[in-house]
Amino acid sequence: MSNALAITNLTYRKNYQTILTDVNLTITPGKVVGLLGENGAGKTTLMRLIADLAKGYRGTIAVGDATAGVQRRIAVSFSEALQGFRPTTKLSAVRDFYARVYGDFSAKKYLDLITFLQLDDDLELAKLSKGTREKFIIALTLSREATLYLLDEPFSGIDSMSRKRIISSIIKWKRPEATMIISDHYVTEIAPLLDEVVVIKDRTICAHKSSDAIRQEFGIGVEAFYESLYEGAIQHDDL
Ligand SMILES: Nc1ncnc2c1ncn2[C@@H]1O[C@H](COP(=O)(O)OP(=O)(O)OP(=O)(O)O)[C@@H](O)[C@H]1O
Repeated sequence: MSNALAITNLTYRKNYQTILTDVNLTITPGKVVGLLGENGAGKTTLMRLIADLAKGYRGTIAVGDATAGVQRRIAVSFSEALQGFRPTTKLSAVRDFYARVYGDFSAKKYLDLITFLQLDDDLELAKLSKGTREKFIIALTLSREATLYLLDEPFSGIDSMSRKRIISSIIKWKRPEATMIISDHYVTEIAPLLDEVVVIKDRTICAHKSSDAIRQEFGIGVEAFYESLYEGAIQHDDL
């Protein structure tokens, strides 16, 4: 069985600036992976590259067997910011658009998700609060039966009660063999979900470890590991 994601020697420059360099990453199917890093580390950029929304990189990106951008778009469900839609567009019209564009969009899953997230899809996009908009993006993203889900800071504007509820049930919205990468800089709440952690620092991936290995090798949890890496208490040579 091929890897869920395989990135080899990826370098990405934009406006004469190196944003990511020498990124190598392999993730096996079925995992829930935390993509961690401080503001500006490159988490969104890496997800956009995987989802074929940013171009002009060097290296290779494979999602399963899909290496061409157009194939990766089919395999990847990315939590996009819905920027292409008019403010007056109703949520139901966005749903119809998704159903038309993505062959793996499940109307049943969408219905279950908007019920779970208490969303009224007769509303217009402009009427949504920041948190409600994020819930809607989560609903759209998880309504697809994708191979790889990329959730880019999906909970940042969602109130803490809803956040806990969503986080504790998020795995049930993916098939066991599907893979989920969640980016965040607040690790505590998502830590119990994570099979593996990938940390971006200094424009590259400085650590990729399973949560179990972190506990066994360092005797600490995911959050403490992440902080130690950023503070320099754990160095690259320790990994
Ligand atoms: N269009 C662009 N042109 C030039 N630089 C960019 C562009 N988009 C992003 N960058 C730069 O790339 C770097 C990575 O940004 P990115 O948004 O991927 O980080 P991030 O880890 O997702 O940050 P955050 O946690 O704040 O969302 C930043 O230094 C940012 O300034």
